[in-house]
Amino acid sequence: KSNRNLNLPPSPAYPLPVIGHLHLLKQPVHRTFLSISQSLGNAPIFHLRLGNRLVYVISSRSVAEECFTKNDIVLANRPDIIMAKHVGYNSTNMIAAPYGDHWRNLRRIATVEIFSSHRISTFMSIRKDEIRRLITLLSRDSLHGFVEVELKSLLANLVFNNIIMMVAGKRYYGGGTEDNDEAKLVRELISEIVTGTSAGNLADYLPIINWVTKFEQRTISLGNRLDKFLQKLVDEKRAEKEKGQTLINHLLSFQETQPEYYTDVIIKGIILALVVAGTETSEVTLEWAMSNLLNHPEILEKVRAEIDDKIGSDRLIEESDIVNLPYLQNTVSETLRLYPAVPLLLPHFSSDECKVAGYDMPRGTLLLTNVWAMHRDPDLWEEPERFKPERFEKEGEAQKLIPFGMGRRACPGAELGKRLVTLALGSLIQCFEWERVGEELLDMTEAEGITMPKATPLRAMCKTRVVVSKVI
Ligand code: HEM
Repeated sequence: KSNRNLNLPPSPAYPLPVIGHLHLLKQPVHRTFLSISQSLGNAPIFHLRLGNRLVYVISSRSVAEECFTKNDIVLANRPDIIMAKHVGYNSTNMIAAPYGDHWRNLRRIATVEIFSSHRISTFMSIRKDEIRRLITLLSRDSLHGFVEVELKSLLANLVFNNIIMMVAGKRYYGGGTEDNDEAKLVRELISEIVTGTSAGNLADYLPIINWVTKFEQRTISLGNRLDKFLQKLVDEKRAEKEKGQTLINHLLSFQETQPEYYTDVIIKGIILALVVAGTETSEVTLEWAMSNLLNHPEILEKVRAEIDDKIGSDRLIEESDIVNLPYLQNTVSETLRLYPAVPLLLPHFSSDECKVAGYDMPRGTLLLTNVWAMHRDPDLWEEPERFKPERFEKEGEAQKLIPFGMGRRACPGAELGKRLVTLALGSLIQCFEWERVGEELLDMTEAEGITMPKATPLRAMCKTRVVVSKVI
């Protein structure tokens, strides 16, 4: 009733009593949102009633810019969702925390400990080592000819090890079997979180669905299981006689001086944010990149030619080579354009009223940013559906991308994620020949989830190249 006099953006017809437009939310949600925008005459912004929530969806880059510059503070909040409450320590972790002093402090700690350029460079040896291990593993069976590999889980192991090494100085895969089993379990829990946090999760909009599906009960159990893993990581570090230099060690030393702020819950929340936000995102980006290259062998060849030309076959590609490999970088950019790992960004939430694209946005509105649609907008991109890394040779094209969001709440791990993805992709191409398993093109369908996973996990044929025997 209170919204009656407001100038709201357009909305699709036929909201139903109680559920509103929930019946329209078909997976994958970013595609549904683009169709709705098109059905409303390519509306750059529209609104939905999803159960008891008012939701604005934006599909235009210029409206996104307005939201995350002029209105950035008002929109720097996150909505309360079931997952954030029961898995995210009552929304006290960095991803879900409301905008304010606590969130700022978490971002500051993370910047100093993980995301500063100094720390990112310090962690370079971890990235290098993990990639080398992956190359060694892949080359074991593929020295004398093509073998089929299930690449998805290998990429997931690489990324997971990389994050846990930074956080706890510990690697899981390639260690003892007990660790492998534990990490497998944790990875499954993370996948559950990622699926349950999708913008299409009906239980977040309608209490009755939550009640019928027992979503909240299942989420509490998920939270407990993940908490057990995180507590174990913290306790292991606490018990160590020789204190290391990992993130957890540093957080535990803060706990000694400020125990009332740096509780175990806050420490576990910081680790959780890094593990949840930093693993699936990089893994799916690598998987989409390789899948695109397998479907476009001529582009794969061009990336390889650039690497062979600039680096040769006597040494492995290093992170410092990346600046001299523009086509490789453009291939990563093109992957992030067509397959942004978080296609709707994370949901934002208005803490006050504001105006967006000339419309009123009431306080308490949930904002979803359809970056996936913006990255395919024919007004912004030539041949938007085509995978074409060359497009980024044109000055200014890369600035149109927003796969990491914008403004205060943008991804703090963007640089770290890009470095790992680019180095890993370059190394895989330098060290192996790659082919599709069969003649047909790979299925590029997206599955459900807040990070856009591939519906069919990537499998490929790989054969070791001569550089591997020379350097490993
Ligand atoms: C290709 C890799 C990655 C992509 C595409 C990506 C993308 C994103 C996006 C779109 C957001 C939400 C921005 C918004 O809501 O406006 C986000 C948030 C976040 N990302 Fe990333 N990310 C990546 C890698 C990483 C890595 C490696 C880490 C950490 C190790 C990380 C940590 C975070 C955190 C903590 C947040 C929440 C920030 C906040 O709410 O204050 N991300 N990321």
